[in-house]
Amino acid sequence: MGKIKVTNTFLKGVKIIEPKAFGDNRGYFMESYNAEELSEAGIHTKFIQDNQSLSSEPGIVRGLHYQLNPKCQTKLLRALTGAILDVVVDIRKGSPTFGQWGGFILSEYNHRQLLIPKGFAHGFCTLTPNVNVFYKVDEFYAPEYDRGIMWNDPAIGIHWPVSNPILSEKDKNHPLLEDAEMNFEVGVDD
Ligand SMILES: Cc1cn([C@H]2C[C@H](O)[C@@H](COP(=O)(O)OP(=O)(O)O[C@H]3O[C@H](C)C(=O)[C@H](O)[C@H]3O)O2)c(=O)[nH]c1=O
Repeated sequence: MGKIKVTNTFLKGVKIIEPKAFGDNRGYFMESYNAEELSEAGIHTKFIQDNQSLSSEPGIVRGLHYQLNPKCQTKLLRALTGAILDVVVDIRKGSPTFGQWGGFILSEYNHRQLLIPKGFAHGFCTLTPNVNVFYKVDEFYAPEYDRGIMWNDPAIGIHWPVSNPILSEKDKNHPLLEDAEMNFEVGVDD
């Protein structure tokens, strides 16, 4: 009880989670995931898959990605090593913040985690070398439902820390938001 701090953001459903780190002369210990603590904070998501990616250089952008309904994913994400600018874009039809983006610095130093609800496109830019990102999802990977939006869509206007990022071939060829396939409605309890 009381081992995590949960902070709401201006994007409904997107929350910053900060577990308490117990420091001592050796370093620190923290419970990086505790379902009961999250449940007491109103987060009842049942995560079923863990993901991890290594990005070796600063200036790598992965994203903007999402899975369509019925395979859309809630994500609980953190940087095990290094630091990232984590970016989410609200693509929930009817949301008052539709098309708006939020950026959050997650790092091995601030221990911050981001809860990203269904209906958000997600991406990040590495700020250091050797970035290991770890995240839990509540729906299995479903490539046939995997979709993307261009990282540099001017209609979204994300302030990335790089103008010429390292991208996968896939991330060079996503549609703009106005042409993207989306099937999300903002939930009544979001
Ligand atoms: C996401 C995923 C990928 N893969 C395979 C598919 C490819 O052969 C390989 C790399 O996939 P991709 O290039 O999509 O990886 P990222 O660019 O890191 O994509 C992820 O990064 C952004 C930031 C996200 O939020 C998504 O979780 C996810 O789309 O891993 C799997 O086997 N399972 C999976 O769950």
